[in-house]
This record gives sequence, structure tokens and C-alpha cells, in this order.
Amino acid sequence: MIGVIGAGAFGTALAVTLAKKGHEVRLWARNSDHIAEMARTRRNESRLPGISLPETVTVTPNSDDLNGASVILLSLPMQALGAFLAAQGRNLDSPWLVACCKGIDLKTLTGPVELIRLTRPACGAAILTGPSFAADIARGLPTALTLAGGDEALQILLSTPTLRLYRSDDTTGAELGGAMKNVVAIAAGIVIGAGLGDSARAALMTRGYAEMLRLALALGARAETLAGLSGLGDLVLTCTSAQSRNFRFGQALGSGQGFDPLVTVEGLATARAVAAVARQRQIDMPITAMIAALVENQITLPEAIQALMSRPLKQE
Ligand SMILES: NC(=O)c1ccc[n+]([C@@H]2O[C@H](COP(=O)([O-])OP(=O)(O)OC[C@H]3O[C@@H](n4cnc5c(N)ncnc54)[C@H](O)[C@@H]3O)[C@@H](O)[C@H]2O)c1
Ligand SMILES: O=P(O)(O)OC[C@H](O)CO
Repeated sequence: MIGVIGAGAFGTALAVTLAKKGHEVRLWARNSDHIAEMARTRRNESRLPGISLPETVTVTPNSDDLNGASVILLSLPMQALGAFLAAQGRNLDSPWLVACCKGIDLKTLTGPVELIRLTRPACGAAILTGPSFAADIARGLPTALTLAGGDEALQILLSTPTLRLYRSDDTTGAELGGAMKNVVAIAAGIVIGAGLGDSARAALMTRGYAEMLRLALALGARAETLAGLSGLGDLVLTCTSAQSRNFRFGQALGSGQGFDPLVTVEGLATARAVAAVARQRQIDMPITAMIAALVENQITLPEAIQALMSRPLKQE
């Protein structure tokens, strides 16, 4: 049996694809009305419209029902993970806990794998991350992700005919790539929303990647991880697709429109967390710093654009 914590878009998509492969899946959700609705309709229409839940997916409000799972996938928003793990006591008994969220925890300034290690030292800790929209996974479109921290058996267990997992032992690089690409995607959305053009977006993505790499190397990650699916791959997807919530948030900001505050936009908190880490380490991350300042209303959009364009000229 495979357990999934979080019946959002991504948790549900993973539950669907793993159930279609033949696994029994138990999907934990917190809201009783939502659970009843999913049980009645066999769909998660509010988060993953148009996708039916296979019979072998059971939705439960009780995390004890996941005990004994071969692996538990943690698919909560990043800022909810620490409190969730702390509240679980000795529950979540499984050889592997796999983070499926992207971001840096604002409270501890660590990624999800470190949060798992700190709270569940007896479990194996891994992260599943890379370029994928939940809807694409659920529809069975071809997708490739990075599984960092897991072993070969876990890689085989979680791979499906349409979801191809590449294994890595660089959990730091995988966490940081997935976290920081969301911040750059907000910036790319702003560029497009403000009408600054595709050339400016390409420049932004390239310089964004340079600062992602700078921080990741300083924190002990490997450059090839950042160049892989969990870094560059996800950066490209998220900065160029209107399916991305981070990109759409930036687009709305850039064009002066509102954005539904209930939509999960991981890059907002992560911008603040990454900017704090960069300050601690004295690492230059101008794009992240601008997004963090914008999010905290310390700077206006025209000021942010002007500040980025007037930085001292330097070598690439
Ligand atoms: N949606 C995607 O395409 C996608 C793809 C890859 C990775 N991810 C990552 O997956 C993670 C989850 O995103 P999502 O798209 O599933 O989000 P979502 O907004 O669709 O769902 C979030 C779920 O978490 C639950 N939740 C929120 N706060 C909670 C709390 N404090 N305690 C318990 N449950 C809580 C919500 O009820 C909801 O069911 C994010 O880190 C995201 O970056 C998403
Ligand atoms: O909708 P977003 O911006 O959270 O992006 C979803 C995934 O992270 C893309 O890989």
C-alpha cells in the first residue's frame, strides 16, 4: 500500500497514476466535506477537475490508516509540512517519507527533506520533484521527475509507464532547484504581464538560473543536479507555461490584476526564505531579493524593474 498525505492537485494526481499502475493507495485529506464529496463523486473536482479516482484509491481523514505503507508521499504545501509532521506524534510509520512539495520552510529556513529528517529520524527521507503539472500526470501524459534520496527499489515502486523517475543522491540540489524555480517563475510572469517581452523573459530565466546555481553550490549541491530535471527542467516549464500558478501570479502582478489568495503559490514564501538564506550567506541574488521585496511591499514594480536594469555592468 502507498500512502499520500494531501488531497490537493498533486497528491491526487500521484494517487491516480500509482493506483492505475496497480497499487492500493490511501489518500489522506483534512477536510471532512471534501472527503465526503470525493467519496460520493469519485473525483476531486475542486483540485483536479475531470479526473476519476480509481477504485483502489481510498480517501481517509485518519492518518493512522496510512501506517504500514511501503512509502508515504507528503504532498502538502511547503509551509504546512513542518506543523503537520510535528502534530503527527509517532504516526506516519513507513520506511520512506517522500516530500512532494517545493519550497523552503520560512520558520527553519530548511527544505522538506531536512524537516523529515529532523522529525522522523527513523524513516528514509527523499524528495520527488521536477517538471510536471498535476493535470498532466493524472491524464497519463509522459512525465519525468527526479527522486532524490531514495533507493532503486523506491524508484521502481514509484515509477509508472507514464511517470519516469531518475534517481539522485543530491537531496540539497533537488530541493533547492524545485524551490527557487518558483521564485524565478513569479519574476518571469511579471515580465510577461508587464509587457516587457519574450527577450526579457529569456534574460530573466538565464540570470535567475545563475543565481539559483550560486546559492545551491554554496549550500553543497552539485551543479549537474541544478542542470537536471529538478532545476533547469522545472525552471523552463514553470517560466513558460500559463498552467503554472507561480507564473500566473506574476503575470497578474505585472499587469496590475488581482489573484485569488486561496491558490497555492509556493514562490511567495520561498522568495522570503531564500532571500534570508542568501543574506545570511552573503550571496548575491538580485532577482530573488526583488521578488521578496515586492512580496513584502517594500518596493513597487517599476522600482524593481529599474533596480534590476541599473545594476553595475559585469562579466557573465
Ligand atoms: N499542482 C501541481 O501541478 C504540482 C506539481 C508538482 C509539485 N507540486 C507541489 O505540490 C505541493 C502541493 O501543491 P498542490 O498543487 O497539490 O496544492 P493544492 O493547492 O492543490 O492543494 C493543497 C492541499 O493541501 C491541503 N492543505 C493546505 N494546508 C494544509 C495544512 N496546514 N494541513 C493539512 N493540509 C493542508 C489543502 O487542503 C489541499 O488539499 C506544492 O509544494 C507544489 O509545489 C504541485
Ligand atoms: O503551478 P506551479 O507554479 O506550482 O507549478 C507546478 C509544478 O511545480 C511545475 O513543475
